[in-house]
Amino acid sequence: MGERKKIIIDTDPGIDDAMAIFVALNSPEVDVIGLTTIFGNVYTTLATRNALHLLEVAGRTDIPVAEGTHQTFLKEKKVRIADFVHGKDGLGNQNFPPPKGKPIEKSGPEFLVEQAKLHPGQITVVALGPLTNIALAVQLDPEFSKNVGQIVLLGGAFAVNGNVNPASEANIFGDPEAADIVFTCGADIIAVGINVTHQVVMSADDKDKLASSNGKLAQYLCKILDVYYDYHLTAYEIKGVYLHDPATILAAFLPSLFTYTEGVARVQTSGITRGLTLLYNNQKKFEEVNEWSNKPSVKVAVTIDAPAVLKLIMDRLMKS
Ligand SMILES: O=c1[nH]cnc2c1ncn2[C@@H]1O[C@H](CO)[C@@H](O)[C@H]1O
Repeated sequence: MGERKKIIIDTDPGIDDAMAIFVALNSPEVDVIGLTTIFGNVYTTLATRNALHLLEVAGRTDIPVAEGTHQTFLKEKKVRIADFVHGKDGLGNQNFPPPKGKPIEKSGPEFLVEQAKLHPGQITVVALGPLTNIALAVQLDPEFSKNVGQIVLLGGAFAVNGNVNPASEANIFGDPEAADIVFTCGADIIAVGINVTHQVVMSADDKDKLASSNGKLAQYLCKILDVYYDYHLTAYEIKGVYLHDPATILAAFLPSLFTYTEGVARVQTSGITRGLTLLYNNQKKFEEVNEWSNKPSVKVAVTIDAPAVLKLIMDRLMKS
């Protein structure tokens, strides 16, 4: 096999973030070279604490954690937290003891810029929360979008309803200005939206299967998953959970599990549709110049091999 792909996970753990981090750590295709933290499922301070904790659970305290920003890109916009999805502590209300480790000195955006410069074209950033740290990296270093190999992001609801409101998906809604900067920055981008992640459902039977495995990570996840199941039962009336973040991690190193379309994606930043993602599908040449004209394209996932994705996630989580 060739060299492992270097990935940095920008994360707001979060129950499905925990699953995604564990999938990555158990995947021979990738080398996780760092985690950067962001608000979203929890505040950034707690995201950092949870990131350090999850690495301790996995026995991977060699991986650095860089704390990201505590504020949205436009500092006056309020930070929105989805603790009703993941529990007050972000990890299923288990009140784990504080981690022993500390984040590194560098901030999340500084770490992203540094690593992309150090390994030009070789770093994949997998963004699992609002895109503020990535937008700050773009702002910090005009070369960042060229230096970074690829950005694979969980975000958007392409041609479907959102999950915060009918217009908007949570990660984009968390910082629409940042998302629009990232979508139009010119980097090689794969956007994985809830239009595909909603097809990857881990059923109650799958959870039982996870529980029956001896893997320490599987055992840990079974402790924290109940809150996530309860939320899905209330919000969607399903006895299963959507595997947004774990599915997105796979797109970073097994991209052929998805199919993609390409076009310019913009984000609505005002009005009742704030946070809406709108992809121009290149099917018409418009008479007038518009907000999509002459902007760089991104790839947007349109289909997913959901059974294969679910099986891979389960297999890797059950490995010890
Ligand atoms: O209803 C919701 N509100 C806020 N966040 C949510 C909701 N449902 C899921 N997620 C979280 O946001 C990302 C996918 O959009 C996932 O990380 C998921 O855990």
